[in-house]
Amino acid sequence: MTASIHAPEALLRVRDMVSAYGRIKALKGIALEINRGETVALIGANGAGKTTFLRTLSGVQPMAAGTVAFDGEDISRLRADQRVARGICQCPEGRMVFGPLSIEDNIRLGAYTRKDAEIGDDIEKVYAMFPILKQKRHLPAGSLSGGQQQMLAMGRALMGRPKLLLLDEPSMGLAPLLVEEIFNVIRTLKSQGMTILLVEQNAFGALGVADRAYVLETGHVTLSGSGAELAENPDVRAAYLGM
Ligand SMILES: Nc1ncnc2c1ncn2[C@@H]1O[C@H](COP(=O)(O)OP(=O)(O)OP(=O)(O)O)[C@@H](O)[C@H]1O
Repeated sequence: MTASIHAPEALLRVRDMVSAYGRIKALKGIALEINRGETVALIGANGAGKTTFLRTLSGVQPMAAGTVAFDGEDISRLRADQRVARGICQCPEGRMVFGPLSIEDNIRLGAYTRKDAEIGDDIEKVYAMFPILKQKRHLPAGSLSGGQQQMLAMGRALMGRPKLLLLDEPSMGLAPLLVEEIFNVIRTLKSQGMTILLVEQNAFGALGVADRAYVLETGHVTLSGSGAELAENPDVRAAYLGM
């Protein structure tokens, strides 16, 4: 066996992840890997366990069993803030921007674990990616539209200088044109070499942008493959693509 010499090293390796709310097992032994520079999608219906997976990976939801290795380190027992410091940054479902704070202060919050002198430069990079946020930087975040709040949430996550960016349903509740815009932002991040885990109910969009994808059903991974393979899979097409 020499194949492993040339195989890309996984940035994230999750094994046998179990997570429960009381007696309800939401994740029943998940295995998932993400290689450096990959965009991986996790798709599944309402209640499949997608959000629970992200929360367990971030360390905000307890893991009942399993292991998480990240960047060559076993992080299974690390707290959420320690995982952020390692470079796992989440852009949460529902954006979670701080409405009364200015847009710029919201962006700055994403750098809360950092003490370096490059925070200002990184804010400018976020503005270059999302010019509308620069235009409105002194306004309260609550005044932004849903799509702009999604951009703000992504910009804030980027301020943590993620090695792995977790995106939870970024297209949720957005009009079709804005959904396209958000997927274009994901393509841009991907072209810049960002490693991304994209959780989506919008399977069509997610499989279009992902290198690989996993299908989650009631706490189990039932299928995995390249984005293109899964988009052609008859079961996926029937269940998630409405075909
Ligand atoms: N706080 C909670 N307490 C009890 N059960 C929960 C809780 N949160 C989620 N669950 C249950 O865990 C399972 C997985 O839910 P989860 O929210 O992770 O699914 P999901 O795939 O993210 O769905 P959605 O797309 O609706 O966010 C579901 O059966 C859900 O009812």
